[in-house]
Amino acid sequence: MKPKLWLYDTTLRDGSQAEGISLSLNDKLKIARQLDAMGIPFIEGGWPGANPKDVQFFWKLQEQPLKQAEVVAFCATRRPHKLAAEDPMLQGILAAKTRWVTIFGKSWDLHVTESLKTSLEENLAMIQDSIAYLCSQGRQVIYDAEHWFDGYKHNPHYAIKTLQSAIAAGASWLVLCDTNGGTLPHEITEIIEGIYTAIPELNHPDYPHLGIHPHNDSGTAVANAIAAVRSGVTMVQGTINGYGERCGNADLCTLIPNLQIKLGYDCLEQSQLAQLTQTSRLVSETVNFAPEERSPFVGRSAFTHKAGIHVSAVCKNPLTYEHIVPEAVGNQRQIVISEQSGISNILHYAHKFGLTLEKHDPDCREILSQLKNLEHQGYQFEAAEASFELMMRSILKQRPPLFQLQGFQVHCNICPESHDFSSKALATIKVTVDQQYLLEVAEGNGPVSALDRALRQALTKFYPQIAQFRLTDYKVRILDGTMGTAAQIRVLVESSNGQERWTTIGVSSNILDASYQAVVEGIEYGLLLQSAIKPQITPIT
Ligand SMILES: CC(=O)SCCNC(=O)CCNC(=O)[C@H](O)C(C)(C)COP(=O)(O)OP(=O)(O)OC[C@H]1O[C@@H](n2cnc3c(N)ncnc32)[C@H](O)[C@@H]1OP(=O)(O)O
Ligand SMILES: CC(=O)C(=O)O
Repeated sequence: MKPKLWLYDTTLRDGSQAEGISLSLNDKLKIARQLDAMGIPFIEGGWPGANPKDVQFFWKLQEQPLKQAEVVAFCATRRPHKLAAEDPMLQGILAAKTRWVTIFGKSWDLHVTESLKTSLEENLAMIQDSIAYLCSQGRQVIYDAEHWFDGYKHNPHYAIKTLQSAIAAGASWLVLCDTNGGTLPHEITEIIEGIYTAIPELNHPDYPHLGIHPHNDSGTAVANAIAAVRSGVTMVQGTINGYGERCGNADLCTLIPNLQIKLGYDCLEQSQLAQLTQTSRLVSETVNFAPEERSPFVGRSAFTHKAGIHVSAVCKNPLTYEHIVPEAVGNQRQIVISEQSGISNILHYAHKFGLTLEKHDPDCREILSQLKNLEHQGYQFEAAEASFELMMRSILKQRPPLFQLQGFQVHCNICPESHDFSSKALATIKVTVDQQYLLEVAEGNGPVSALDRALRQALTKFYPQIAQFRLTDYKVRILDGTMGTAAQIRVLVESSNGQERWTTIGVSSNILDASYQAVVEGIEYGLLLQSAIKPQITPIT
């Protein structure tokens, strides 16, 4: 194992700077406790003094401290030509009563003259005074060198002087920020080598250590962090799911497994690393962003196998198409079915559905061929496993008919002249169940709802369990928009019995026909789940 790397999470501070994120105090506390449980050693909680929520966050953690993590308060250096001891922001981070504080200062001369509107000498004094003051108050200081790489590229001599000011004042860490996210990995390596050449004392263990805070504007934040670590940096800053200002920060969910599993650095215990997927999902749920399915390591698709060649090999040995064991990061392997499938996908699903099927059984080829033909017509079974199971059972002669449809009609009465759009749709359905003929009529808010009700009305008499089923989602997609109203339509219906959910599919050029297929299969699958059909109806021979 290589040396210890210090992980520094800034989801609660830089992550909150992401467009669309607005965390409540409770959200912040929930995320902090999860990061703590996962073993992250440094958690940047916010900027106390910048807003009341962040002040309260640190109060709350004084009342109920984290178990192992150092919670860090964040702030800027003092204002130009003011005393550090009188700076309200520095008083704000002292009031947060954390052992560690992070302050950011300017490394790029452009920022000193354009943004701070002060002299290069005064900026050095701002860095030095602020750090020295915080150290005098018993704090350990992490110095974030804002715009470090851009500053070094434009004026290396001055950028180095800013670090020397932080060292002289007693900073424990010097964190090199790629604030605008424009730096590439090879530049990171060259510039860090330049720092060690200019300040050779940094090789000494008693001197401050280096860290990295990369932004992702070039899509290279994780690569830049890895390059920095390989150049000797021992603290990496990032956020869960890469949330942060503009294009975000280094995504710790990608960075940590790469550093630990691929490069052998000591970041977290194995059991903590296995909480990564759960943490990623908790944070995305808390910030109310849809989880990114294709995220490396933690995304739902990260270990999902679709192509037949892949599935065939993975079933023999997962190493063939997986770069790590999914469970190492708390994720899991999935296999999906589609027109890209081969026999291996079918066998996997037969096993999953508890159906007996052998590789050389002709039914296997028949199922595969029907799957591919139906997908060609517009079905997408990946999203509707329940319909796929029913299709498999049909071919395997394990799908007794629920009823025979004799026909249905749906009427909608829309009267724009009277501005009355509220009248209900009416459906009439004729079915035969167990040789009994039934005619049912029902109203609904729309045609699909009326049809669903009429069908349930008829079937509930024979299958009372149907009363518990609910249609929980209904999605329509036009498959070939250029065909106008003649286009094929795909309908996905999600149903639930209160405990489980399942999705069924219908495809037709007629939206009612497509909806009917999906609704009927939804009911049928619900009954199958409760094994309610089997005792009543004898299998087809
Ligand atoms: C690279 C980063 O992401 S650093 C973190 C950035 N995060 C945030 O800005 C979020 C929280 N920020 C805030 O709530 C507010 O901006 C505050 C409370 C910090 C400041 O608000 P205001 O006093 O109204 O100032 P405003 O936001 O307009 O401008 C920022 C000021 O900070 C100054 N400043 C910027 N960096 C530094 C620094 N390292 N040291 C000292 N002052 C700084 C700017 O020069 C500017 O000063 P000016 O008003 O004299 O021109
Ligand atoms: C400090 C910080 O967030 C940055 O420089 O990007």
